[in-house]
Amino acid sequence: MSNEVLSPAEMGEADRLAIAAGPLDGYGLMQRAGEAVAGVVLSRYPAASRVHVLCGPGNNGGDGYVVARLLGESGVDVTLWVSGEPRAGSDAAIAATECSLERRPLAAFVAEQGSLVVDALYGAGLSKDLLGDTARAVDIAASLPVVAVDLPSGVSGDSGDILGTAFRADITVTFARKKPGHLLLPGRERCGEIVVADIGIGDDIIAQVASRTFENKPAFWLEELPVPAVDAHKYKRGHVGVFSGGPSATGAARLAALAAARSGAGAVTVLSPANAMQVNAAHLTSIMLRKTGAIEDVHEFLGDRRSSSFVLGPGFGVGDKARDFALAVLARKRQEGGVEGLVLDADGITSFRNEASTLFDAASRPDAPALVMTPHEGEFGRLFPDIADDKSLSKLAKARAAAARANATVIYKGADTVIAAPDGSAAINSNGARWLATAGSGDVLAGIIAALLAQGMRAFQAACAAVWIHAEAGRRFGPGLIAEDLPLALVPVLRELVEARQKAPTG
Ligand SMILES: NC(=O)C1=CN([C@@H]2O[C@H](COP(=O)(O)OP(=O)(O)OC[C@H]3O[C@@H](n4cnc5c(N)ncnc54)[C@H](O)[C@@H]3O)[C@@H](O)[C@H]2O)[C@@H](O)CC1
Ligand SMILES: Nc1ncnc2c1ncn2[C@@H]1O[C@H](COP(=O)(O)OP(=O)(O)O)[C@@H](O)[C@H]1O
Ligand SMILES: [K+]
Repeated sequence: MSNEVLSPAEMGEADRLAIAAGPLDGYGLMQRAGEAVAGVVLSRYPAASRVHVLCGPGNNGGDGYVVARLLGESGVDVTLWVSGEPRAGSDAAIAATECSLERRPLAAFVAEQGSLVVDALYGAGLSKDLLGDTARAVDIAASLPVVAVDLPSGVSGDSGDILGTAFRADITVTFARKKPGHLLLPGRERCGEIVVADIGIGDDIIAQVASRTFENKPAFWLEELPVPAVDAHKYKRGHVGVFSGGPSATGAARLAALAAARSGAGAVTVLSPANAMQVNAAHLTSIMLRKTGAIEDVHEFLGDRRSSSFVLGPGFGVGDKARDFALAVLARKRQEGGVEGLVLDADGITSFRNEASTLFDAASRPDAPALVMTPHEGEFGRLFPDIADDKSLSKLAKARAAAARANATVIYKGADTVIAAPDGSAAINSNGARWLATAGSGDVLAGIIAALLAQGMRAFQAACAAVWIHAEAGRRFGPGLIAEDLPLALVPVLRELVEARQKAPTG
């Protein structure tokens, strides 16, 4: 699999392992990195009148010296601007020696329209804010095309945060695998197109590093995507129960229910308080409806209908009732009651803000149904206030810490949704679209997750698949999207995935 994401520290480890395994040494890797960047510059900007290469003091700068030399040898008019000296004896120092171009101080950097900037100031080793000459260079480069080496200088490879200021690249050429900073916001916005270049660090080396972070792509979960068997019947395809709010807040549950049905659940039941039965009944056709006003109704439904997963939260209201219902579902055994999982969203999450440990304990029972929580930033802060406030943690690290504490799969939503499992695995989603920022879009996501859980997908894989499918549907639909459109917009995405799944050799 090539969708592993490596932290800068893991990339450093891959570097060391690759050098130890040979045949390339550190300078050999740097040479390959520089060749990759020079190749991108030559193929993408054949008409650039001049290329300004900005080199920092570390290995990122070392890559820059290789780029400058290779472009110069190809007949490109190159100007080299330097900030800091490479450490004596380092690979970067060798690269600097081999580059015979005149060096100018970055403090004097000027660039004319029609030229291109190669940013090789800082990459994985960025350790403090960009200031002074470097910050000034960012301003000058703002009106020119920029190719960044590894990362746009100023973007943290770990978190995607911007340290002081950062270059805005048109193309970022990184090496071996993406880093979290390429996928998490705001870094992702600064990278432009990302080219991942092979510099000779093989898949075997990456496997040894054993990163637990992935870019969320279908290859990661396609094998588990449910396709009904020839002899399927509706209950074999899983039964999803969606708890509805009161009479003036029923739409969210119906959106989740419809999405669950479109996502392959064989049967879906909206579980409604008595006073909302009429309004729910008026809007439901293939989806079933059952009066579920009190906890006894929940127990009765759990006992006789064998629902395989539940959604609780959308439009439900905050309070005791949400907690009691959620805990009743989590108290079932996964095997005997057949409850695979609970998707806790929106009000369901907020309801546990002062009793988080009760929820986490219930989810930690060995045979409890899987708990999948889908907080946006506000909801995340209510359930995990200390983690949310910890400025030293990236969004990735926050989602991971929350999942471990809650013993749940946590989908930390947003434009850069992170999905984290209690075992430390995490995926960063990258196919989202701004059109998804519309009321009710999260309710649809909850329904998709529940459907995949009900069909037997494991929780982390179901969560990753649902996030990708939801984002893809929104991206393809584009402008004008409202949440009501999303369930139907899932259909072409699901069709392609099912076809790919059936073609896959492992499927
Ligand atoms: N790890 C690998 O496998 C490979 C890494 N390569 C390159 O090596 C880079 C990492 O090299 P380094 O670890 O030397 O790190 P960098 O070159 O990113 O920066 C390290 C140096 O910059 C200084 N520095 C950091 N932030 C600063 C700031 N804001 N202002 C002023 N000085 C600052 C540090 O004190 C240190 O001297 C990667 O980004 C990549 O470009 C490539 O050569 C290919 C192979
Ligand atoms: N700018 C954006 N880009 C990509 N996805 C987004 C963006 N804004 C929101 N989303 C996605 O849309 C959904 C919104 O969910 P949520 O915040 O719960 O809204 P609601 O409660 O109205 O349904 C989430 O899946 C989120 O990741
Ligand atoms: K850089």
